[in-house]
Amino acid sequence: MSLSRLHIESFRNISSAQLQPGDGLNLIYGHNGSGKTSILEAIYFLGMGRSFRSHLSQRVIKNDDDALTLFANMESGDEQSKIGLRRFRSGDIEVKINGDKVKRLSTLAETLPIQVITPESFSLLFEGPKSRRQFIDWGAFHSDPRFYAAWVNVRRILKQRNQLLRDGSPYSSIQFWDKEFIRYAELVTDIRKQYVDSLNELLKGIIGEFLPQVDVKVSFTRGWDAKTEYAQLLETQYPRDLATGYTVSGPHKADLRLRVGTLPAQDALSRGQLKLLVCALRIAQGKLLKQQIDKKSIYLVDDLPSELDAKHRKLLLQQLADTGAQVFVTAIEPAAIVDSLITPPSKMFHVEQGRVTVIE
Ligand SMILES: Nc1ncnc2c1ncn2[C@@H]1O[C@H](COP(=O)(O)OP(=O)(O)OP(=O)(O)O)[C@@H](O)[C@H]1O
Repeated sequence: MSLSRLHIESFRNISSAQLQPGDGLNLIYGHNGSGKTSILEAIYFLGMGRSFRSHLSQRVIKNDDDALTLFANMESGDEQSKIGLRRFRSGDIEVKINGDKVKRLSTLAETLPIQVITPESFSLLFEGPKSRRQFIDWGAFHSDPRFYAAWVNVRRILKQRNQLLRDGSPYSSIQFWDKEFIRYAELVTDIRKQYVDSLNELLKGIIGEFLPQVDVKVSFTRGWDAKTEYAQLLETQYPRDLATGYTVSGPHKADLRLRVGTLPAQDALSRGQLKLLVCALRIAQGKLLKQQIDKKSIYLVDDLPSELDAKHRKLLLQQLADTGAQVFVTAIEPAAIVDSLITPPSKMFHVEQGRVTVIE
């Protein structure tokens, strides 16, 4: 999937911008605060229906405007499609794909798979397991059509189960929900595990390029002791669940463990190495998607040069080029990217006070 035309209106400091991106690497450069990240954020918003910078979507609507509008023409092989999104300050959102209204925002993600790498992407390694679960689930969602419904059901039943625990319900009434819960929990877990196994195959090669001296191990933890059947665990754990008022173990506690030797990766690696590790995870994910369902992701890399020396900038740009995907990178100085490329960027855009101009 690649964007052949992008229209952005009333998004952050951008009143209106039209871009015709190239198929390969698109370099977006400009001074601090010019609007570079906002362009990446707009593409992400189009693919996810939300921002990667703010939980409050109304914050991205340009000051005093009522709504933001995003529109793109997309190409995948010989297929062409159109995607349009309008988000109102009131909270309403309208999405159209090829002129048809779309109700579920997950349809956007299916249509436009996006990988984003920002200077804050470290949080994947530092924060709690939620962001790492989201990382696994992004891949599981795209790679197995059964995943989304199973995951929605796990969340739905878990909510009901926790309410029953808070109400002090006896195990017999909780057990009523557990049969269904266990079935979906095991399916979600199997898909996640299979996904991480496949990802690991690709990851080894990329990490080997980025961090040849470092022995990084990536493994999946399911959220409960792997030696115990989940049904049995729920039963034996009932008194504890009742005391805490929620289900202590389960797929909602799954995690991706990243270790260097005996240490967690975040304690063993430098900031630049951590950035490369996150990039390796994202690149592997995009490559796996291509292998599994023949879909190319779009890569958004904000402030690519930060934390990286010239050698690693070159390696990262080479790995991104190897994906064959459309890539958008931002930098303050274009030379920081251009000097690390073997071939010139497909397109270059200069941004100044929210205005975007293509550099011919
Ligand atoms: N809702 C909004 N309406 C208008 N302007 C906004 C809004 N939200 C943010 N801005 C402004 O948009 C500008 C562009 O921000 P952006 O983060 O895209 O810049 P950038 O070019 O990526 O900068 P840097 O290189 O410093 O990361 C900022 O000056 C910010 O103050």
